[in-house]
Amino acid sequence: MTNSQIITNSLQPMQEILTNDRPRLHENFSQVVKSYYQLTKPRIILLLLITTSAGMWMAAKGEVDPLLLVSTITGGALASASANTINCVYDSDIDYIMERTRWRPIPSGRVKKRDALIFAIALATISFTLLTVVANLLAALLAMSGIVFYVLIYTHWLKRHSVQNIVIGGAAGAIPPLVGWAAVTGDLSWGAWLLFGIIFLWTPPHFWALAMMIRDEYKEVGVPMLPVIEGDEATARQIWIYTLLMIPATLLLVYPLHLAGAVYAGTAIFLGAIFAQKAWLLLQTPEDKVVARSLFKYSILYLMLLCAGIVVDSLPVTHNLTTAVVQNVQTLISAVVM
Ligand code: HEM
Ligand SMILES: CC(C)=CCC/C(C)=C/CC/C(C)=C/COP(=O)(O)OP(=O)(O)O
Repeated sequence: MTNSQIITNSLQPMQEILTNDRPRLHENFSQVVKSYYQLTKPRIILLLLITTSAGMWMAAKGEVDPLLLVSTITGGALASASANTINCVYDSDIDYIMERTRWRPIPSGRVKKRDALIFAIALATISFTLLTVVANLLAALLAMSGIVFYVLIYTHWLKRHSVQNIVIGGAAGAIPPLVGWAAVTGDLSWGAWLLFGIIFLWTPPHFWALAMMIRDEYKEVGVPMLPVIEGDEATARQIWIYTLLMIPATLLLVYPLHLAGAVYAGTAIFLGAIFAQKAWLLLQTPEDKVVARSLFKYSILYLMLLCAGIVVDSLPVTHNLTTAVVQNVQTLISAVVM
């Protein structure tokens, strides 16, 4: 190698730093932001917020203060993000082994556990402050109880030790509509608890359908999910039972609570019938992973659309429209009968 070649080679890293420094810094920063964003499991948060909004709309009978809505959703998102981040810290050992979760920021070495924990504490603190100041203390305490329940009861205590882990632990995921309801009214009534109950009953079919698809991964890391311990047939049976409990529960909002009307009732019956059909198919073919996947995916769409039904039904314009339709039908019937 000539002297000039040696000089050129030794200069190369420096030239790279000089020419690439800015784009690289930018790239690294956006990578870091992306990693912290992934820690929060954002797609799950979106559905949690949809259920929070449904709680708010129903509690406010369709007339929600926009500032309260935005603040509660932000506070709820920060609390859920905190809970999910702590879950990622706690579960990083098994996440490292499972194929589905290996790419997550902690097992893949992109974020240190200590930094993730500081991030989660900051999120929870901001959430509590925001909800206390803009909504009320009850909403803030409920959001914090969601974090504590999900982290201590589900992630720490039940997930690795009980076959009923997600049935009891699922209560954490049912708290967001309570947060929404409390933010609007300052207390919790039957309607709020029924929304809680609907999501509580929805969680086992939602999760066990997924667990049937990835049973072997849970088995590998020793997590006692129902399909691992009792097999596909028993799991499909349990899914069917929870589905049969969930569908009538959704209708209790219409009767006897009278908190929702015809638009919601129609939506709940239509969506529930498809849910039941998919759960029935799984009961007939418990080993079929395509059927399990279809039920898992549909469970997400189901909850989204059911909440949309609650929101649309609670709007004053919907109420006026259905009242007008009912009156017209009554007039028509009496005209025909006379
Ligand atoms: C204990 C209760 C629950 C358990 C154990 C559970 C478990 C899971 C798991 C393991 C996944 C796959 C996630 C992934 O691969 O990253 C998932 C996906 C999902 N879960 Fe749940 N879940 C629960 C409750 C809920 C609740 C209450 C909601 C919202 C109301 C929810 C919404 C979602 C959504 C939207 C997805 C799809 C995420 C995506 O597309 O990546 N889950 N759930
Ligand atoms: C009000 C409030 C803040 C409530 C918290 C609600 C909350 C964060 C629910 C999350 C439910 C969920 C995605 C569980 C999966 O955990 P997993 O550990 O079984 O999933 P994984 O195997 O994908 O890590």
